[in-house]
Amino acid sequence: MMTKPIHVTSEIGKLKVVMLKRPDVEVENFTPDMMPRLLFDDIPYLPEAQKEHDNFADTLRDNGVEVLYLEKLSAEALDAGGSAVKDHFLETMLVESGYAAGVLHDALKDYLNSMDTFAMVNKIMGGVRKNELDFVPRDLVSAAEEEDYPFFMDPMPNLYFTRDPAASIGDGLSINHMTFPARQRESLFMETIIKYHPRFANQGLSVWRDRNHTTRIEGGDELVLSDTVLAIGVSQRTSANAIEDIARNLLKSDSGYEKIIAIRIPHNHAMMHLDTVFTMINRDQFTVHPGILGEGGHIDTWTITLGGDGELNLDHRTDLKQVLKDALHLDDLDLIPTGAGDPVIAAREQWNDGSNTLAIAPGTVVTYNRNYVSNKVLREHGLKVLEVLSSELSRGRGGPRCMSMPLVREDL
Ligand SMILES: NC(=O)NCCC[C@H](N)C(=O)O
Repeated sequence: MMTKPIHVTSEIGKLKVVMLKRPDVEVENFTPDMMPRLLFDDIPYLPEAQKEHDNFADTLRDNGVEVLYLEKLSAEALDAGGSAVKDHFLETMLVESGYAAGVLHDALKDYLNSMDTFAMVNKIMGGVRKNELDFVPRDLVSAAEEEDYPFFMDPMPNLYFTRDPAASIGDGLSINHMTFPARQRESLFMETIIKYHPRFANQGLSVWRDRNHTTRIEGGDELVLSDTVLAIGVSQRTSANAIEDIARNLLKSDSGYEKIIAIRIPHNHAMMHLDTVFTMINRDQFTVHPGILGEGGHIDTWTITLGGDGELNLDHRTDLKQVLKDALHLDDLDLIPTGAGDPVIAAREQWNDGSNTLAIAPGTVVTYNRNYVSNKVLREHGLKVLEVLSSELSRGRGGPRCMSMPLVREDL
């Protein structure tokens, strides 16, 4: 049987195809006061960020991975879809940017429509400044409240974290309703790609959960542990309610998934997703930030399965190591502490994504070079560690796993 264009049955199977977004003007097209709302802690130096990102992409290519780019796939999907699809996309993007109708809606639409598709996609991603349009809004809100605000449409600086707006699971994906307004428009690109890009459309891919929800889930919380088991973080970004919803869809369908381990992590900016504190890197090895484990290595987990009556069953346990060993049928498990478990080093390196490793094959991982203590520990535990440049990319608070959306991995 031909492999589907999305096929991911583990976190660690040899990575064949991945989707990235090369950082562009969106990562510098904002002012310091906009940073908290845009979920950034600093303003990256773009030429360096691009150099680092190209280094990341080259590292993947050098290891046999096909690299696709979100921005290119989006434009190709819109062109393949034709004018009605492009119009619908633009309308939805404008509505979700706050312009359902009116003169400003029309002016923005004309402006964006005057560009070729690739330029239009890049402009939407990069943000539209007020001074780009020959238009002075006359409504009271613009005049009295937003006079000094420089944008009609905000940039989307978090797009290079392609992991989050959607997640590959088996022969399908979840297209996510994200938590904060700064990121909610992002998943519209993936929805468009899946529906209209010739590589993905009509290929029998399943959408386990679409973006038309009010409950929230993000890909950084969705970990594919095997072809039958997922782990999903109950986090700042993913609600228990959304996990129950996707669990019902997966467990009741032909997805192959039988078990979902919900893991509750602290709800804060540094640990926004499960993959900022916990990743799978080999058949029996995981990274874990010691800060999430309580006394004796305990943490709340709920294993969700489908009962005979068609309802979800919950099994609450706190011994993470034993829960994982049971779910993955392992005799032993190596939980490798970020920063060698030192409280200062672990907290510092976790902040710069020391736990956020991307496995490209069992036991081979891509990490940020700045986390030199965690990298040394990984090597001491027998892993092959490919380090990538990280001064500027890390300012967005995400690492190699956050910056990549695997589309195809070899089965284990
Ligand atoms: N999977 C991840 O942990 N992604 C990192 C996302 C960082 C981004 N600045 C955010 O706050 O959403």
